Amino acid sequence: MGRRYGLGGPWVLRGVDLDLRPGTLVRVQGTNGSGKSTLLRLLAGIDAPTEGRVTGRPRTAYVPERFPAALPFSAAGYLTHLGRIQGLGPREAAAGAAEWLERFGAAAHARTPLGELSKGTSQKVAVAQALLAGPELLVLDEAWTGLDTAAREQLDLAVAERVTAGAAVVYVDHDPRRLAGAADAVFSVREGRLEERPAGPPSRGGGPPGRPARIVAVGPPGAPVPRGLPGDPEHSAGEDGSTVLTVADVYSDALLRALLTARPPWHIRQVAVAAATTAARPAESGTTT
Ligand SMILES: Nc1ncnc2c1ncn2[C@@H]1O[C@H](COP(=O)(O)OP(=O)(O)OP(=O)(O)O)[C@@H](O)[C@H]1O
Repeated sequence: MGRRYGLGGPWVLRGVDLDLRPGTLVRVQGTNGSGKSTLLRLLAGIDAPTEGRVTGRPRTAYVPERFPAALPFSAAGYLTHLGRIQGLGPREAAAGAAEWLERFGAAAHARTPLGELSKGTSQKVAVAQALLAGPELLVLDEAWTGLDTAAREQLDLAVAERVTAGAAVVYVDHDPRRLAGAADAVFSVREGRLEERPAGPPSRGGGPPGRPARIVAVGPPGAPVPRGLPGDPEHSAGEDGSTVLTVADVYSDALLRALLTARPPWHIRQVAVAAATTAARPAESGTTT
């Protein structure tokens, strides 16, 4: 497919052929103005290609780069409304709205009108609306921007949960470390074309190694730590039957994903990145809330 804006305008994308498979995490990268957002809008179905077509109709959710906050709703009211539009029942939609606001640390703003939310809280609402109905295709355009550390970690976790549940997740982020090592495929948009890059942990380029990540997880009763985990984490017994896993940060996303997708799955109790320790709500594998 291809896309250009206006009659006779330059092609922003041309000859793009991308197959998004269920249960995969796909990163899209490229320089400023290369066409990343254009591609994501086409995938999300909110823009149409100028030539070619997008096939398949998964239930899709999209977090745009800029969230239109000037709507006459409270945060919870807006999310409940969107949940209803996405096919949830009234109670399910209201419960989902409350749960995602809680997960992103925005429960205190449930009744705040959208127009009065801070930028960071608006972004939490933007992300929550996309996760609410358990989409089969989740498209995230710089969705982490503006979130605080705890909310960013929640979004990492939510992405892992969606992929585990069989969704395709496509994301763009300016930070090359975002979900590094967890992506199944990486594509660069360059001169209108899409080029596949090798996925996997990014090269550290001889720079300082990242601080280790510490993940507190609870396995099924009596289950040993699964073998062959990404990054070969060190592990020790934690409190209340938990296991504390320590791994180089480039592997933390892949490790989270491996734990969530283990059979039977492990539950993540806490993720600590660098020096900051943030409590994460226990996450269940395959949760589609
Ligand atoms: N609605 C539009 N009308 C006209 N031109 C557009 C429109 N949207 C994007 N473009 C142009 O298409 C090109 C690609 O833009 P796009 O926003 O997709 O790039 P990007 O890689 O996401 O950029 P950034 O990293 O700066 O967000 C740019 O030249 C941009 O000016």
